Amino acid sequence: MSYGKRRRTGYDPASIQEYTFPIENIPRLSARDPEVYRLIQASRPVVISDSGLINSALKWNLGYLQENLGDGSFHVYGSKDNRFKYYDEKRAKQCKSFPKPVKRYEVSFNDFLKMLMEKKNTRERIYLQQMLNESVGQEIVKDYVDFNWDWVGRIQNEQGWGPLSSNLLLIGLEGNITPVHYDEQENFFSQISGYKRCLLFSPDQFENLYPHPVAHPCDRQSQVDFSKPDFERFPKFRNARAMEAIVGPGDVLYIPMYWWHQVESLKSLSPIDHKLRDFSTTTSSGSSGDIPPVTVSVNFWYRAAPLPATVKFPISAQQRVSVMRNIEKLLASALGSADEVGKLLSTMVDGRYN
Ligand SMILES: CCC[C@@H](CC(=O)O)C(=O)C(=O)O
Ligand SMILES: [Zn+2]
Repeated sequence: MSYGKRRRTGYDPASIQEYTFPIENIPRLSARDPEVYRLIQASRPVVISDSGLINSALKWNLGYLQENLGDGSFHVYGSKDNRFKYYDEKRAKQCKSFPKPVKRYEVSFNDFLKMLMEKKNTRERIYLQQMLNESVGQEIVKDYVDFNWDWVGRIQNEQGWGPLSSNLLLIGLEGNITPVHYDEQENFFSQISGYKRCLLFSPDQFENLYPHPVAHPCDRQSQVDFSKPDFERFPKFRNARAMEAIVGPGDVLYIPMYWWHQVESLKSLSPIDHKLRDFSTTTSSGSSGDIPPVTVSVNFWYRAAPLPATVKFPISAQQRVSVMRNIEKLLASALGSADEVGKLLSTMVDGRYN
């Protein structure tokens, strides 16, 4: 079992940001190692280095994608800094005072490439995050069919997970950060090109990471900015402790449901030749030159296994998060507004449960 030190090859170590919390390594194991399946069974993160899950996609450079992704539209997010904090568009509409952390564009893949060129010299950074759907070209369909579905399907069945809900194609600039959050799905996060640093925190660190209220547009996202933590507002963040994996081409990171994760695109040491054909390098704003370096990933989100027939006590950290979420939702609907929930919870707890 290699629980070794941080992976050292392929990326510029200077692109690793220093944070205030201790970090230990996520194990990196071969798919042939039975420990992989023990860790998945225990809902513990693990990097699988040779699953072959997305080997057929390792050729997905921007030129190939330009040729074969088809003429569908793609969600591209724009951020005035390097953080791409997810927010729920529908809830944002009800939250007049909510400053949107990112802009969302709906563009063709070629327009995305043009944006990569045009925004290269502006402050706005972009990140394509698009579910693979039936609009993709035949070559991509073939590559998709050639994913190692036997391997991942066996795990899905053994773990009793629900169906695959989506595969998100992620193409972002080096330096982009998806800030720390949790998802309510199991995830086989697969790296195609470039390197990503994944910082994971166990579900029992909910109190260290101060998520926004469930009714907030940034539900499931932490309020803490790792680069400038506000220890006044979030004192327990001092107790946070991370596990880290740096994933490169072909690596698959299992991110268990409810595990917090922050994902940072690192600086690759060997620039990728994107083989972009007949793509005018002089765009409307006259900017020319090469496409800035990007990372490419695809994730596999699986619906959770159904709840066990009998609850075992003490309940797990994941179940505690689920209970807290349900209480927040129930109170918001019982009170008719999410704004009243905090006050009612304080009334219930202060001087009575603490
Ligand atoms: C929108 C999804 C982003 C991704 C992280 C990243 O690659 O930036 C992630 O958080 C996940 O796969 O769950
Ligand atoms: Zn996520």
